[in-house]
Amino acid sequence: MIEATLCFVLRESETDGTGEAGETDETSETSETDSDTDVLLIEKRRGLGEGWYNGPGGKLEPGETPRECAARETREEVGLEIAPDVLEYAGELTFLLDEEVHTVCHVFRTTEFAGEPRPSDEARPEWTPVDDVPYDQMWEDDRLWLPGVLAGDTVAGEFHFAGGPPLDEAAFVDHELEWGVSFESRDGDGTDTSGETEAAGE
Ligand SMILES: Nc1ncnc2c1[nH]c(=O)n2[C@H]1C[C@H](O)[C@@H](COP(=O)(O)OP(=O)(O)OP(=O)(O)O)O1
Repeated sequence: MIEATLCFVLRESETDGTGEAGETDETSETSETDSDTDVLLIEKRRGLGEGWYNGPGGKLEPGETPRECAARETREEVGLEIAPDVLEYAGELTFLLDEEVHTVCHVFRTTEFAGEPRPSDEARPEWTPVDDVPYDQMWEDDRLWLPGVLAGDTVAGEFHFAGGPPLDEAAFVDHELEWGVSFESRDGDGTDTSGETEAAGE
């Protein structure tokens, strides 16, 4: 079983969509996750999911916590510096291949980062309006959970693939999702210390 991470970095949009600096609309409500928000996506240049968009992320290294992994992968792939403890635990996704657990993926989000994204051998970064995420160029499951995560919700999900390996050539066949899950026990290092996830709502 592989343990991996995804990290979604959010910022307030800098343009109004025309390429010009946007004017502040004092009548509109603003939040971290409305249509004035961008998410940093990467176009993956190699490995699993090559050619598709995703968040920065990857596999845990030995001795590393999920938070540390998410921060390291984001630094290595796109050059942004993030302190692991500012990452908000937003989801736990289990990907099954032919009914065996293939990958457990810890999903984080943050608005706190330093630096400007730059491309690497692994990834081409792109600030993308949250309302314009290219779900047709992403893992098929992403459209089911990513909008909620970008809107500030938490999720636990299981996604069933069949016919692999590799996972990214298998067919997506089924899923189960639970929203509003409390991951408070992961606030320390991203590792579950309670032995269970606690449902905070339906
Ligand atoms: N189904 C699905 N949806 C969304 N995201 C993913 C999946 N399956 C996945 O594996 N993923 C994510 C989880 C990871 O963030 C990446 C895969 O990581 P990978 O590129 O294999 O890990 P790295 O550590 O970057 O790879 P190397 O550098 O070791 O080659 O996709």
